[in-house]
Amino acid sequence: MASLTSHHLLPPFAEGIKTAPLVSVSFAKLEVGDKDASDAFFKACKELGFFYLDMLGSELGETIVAEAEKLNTLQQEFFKLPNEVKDKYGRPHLHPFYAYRFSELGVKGEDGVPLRSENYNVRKDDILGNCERLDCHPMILENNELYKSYVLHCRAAVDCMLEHLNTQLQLPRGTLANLHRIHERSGDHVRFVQAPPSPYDETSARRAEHTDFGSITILFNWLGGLQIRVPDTTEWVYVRPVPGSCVVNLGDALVRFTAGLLRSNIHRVVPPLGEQATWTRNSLVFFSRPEDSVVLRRLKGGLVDAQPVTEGDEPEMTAHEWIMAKGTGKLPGVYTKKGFEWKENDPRLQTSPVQLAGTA
Ligand SMILES: O=C(O)CCC(=O)C(=O)O
Ligand SMILES: [Fe+2]
Repeated sequence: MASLTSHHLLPPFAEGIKTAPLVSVSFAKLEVGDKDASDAFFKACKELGFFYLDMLGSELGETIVAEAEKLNTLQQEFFKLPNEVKDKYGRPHLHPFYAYRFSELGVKGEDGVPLRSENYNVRKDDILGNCERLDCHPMILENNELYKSYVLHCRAAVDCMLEHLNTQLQLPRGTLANLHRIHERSGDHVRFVQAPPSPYDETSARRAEHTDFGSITILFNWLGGLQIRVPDTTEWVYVRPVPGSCVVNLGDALVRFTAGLLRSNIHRVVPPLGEQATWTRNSLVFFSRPEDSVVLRRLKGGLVDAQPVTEGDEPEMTAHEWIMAKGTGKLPGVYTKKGFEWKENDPRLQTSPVQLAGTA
């Protein structure tokens, strides 16, 4: 295992802290249609919306793990570039969402340069050549084959999970697959994430609370810091990175499609604890989304039909409109089983116009 991932090169996850009760689902078993694994997967999608996907023993899964390691090396190289170079590929002038983005922490590094929390979203349609490519740094372009293979592999894993959901939800055959055709334009993207060591700050932590707004997210992280809120409580617990597994979570689109049957759980990232606290933290995220033109509303058929009808002021929009509104902070709020909860008057959102975290 040690040779497949780089976790052993980093300090250990802090002991004695409360961790999230994530179940582990074997991807190898999902691939062969194992009934028990499928049931465990569906239960996790309904109850917590977060689980470990154990990639070991699956050729595709282990390939994804190996590619995630390579992309992690690449992101560390990318973030080492001078700020003025990275800024050329930044929001808002390049694109309001698919671009480099940062927020300054208000402290300077040893070299006197202000420390930044950073991310860089590269969209699937640029990577696969589905559209005219946005300008990007040569380092990204030179590694397009790696990106491409990662996107195709993550999408194959996502498609496998969508198929299981389709069956479990007893939806007409191909319902979810037809909303996620890879060669159609969509908001799928790969995100590089880096945060320098910084002390815990309650305002930043609360501002970072979010649900992901797409379909299925595949997340690799190497240090602690990811927290999820325990359903129906105000308690935040840490997610321990597990070598050879990724963390999978569902986004708002699946909650919307299933009228609240599936869960998109609130989460956030805070500085890692213990020996990990002095290390720069990276994570790598693959977000899958419904096709741009799909209107986000409840699906017809199967178990969804048995879900209660909720009245409310839920905005009905296409996946593309939803991404642009949420991703640029114009739609502050989170999804819960009760529907969309606006956070418009939340004073925490007024504290900074640049909201780097919390815009998944
Ligand atoms: O960095 C992580 O561990 C999680 C990141 C995340 O939740 C996001 O980018 O949506
Ligand atoms: Fe997220």
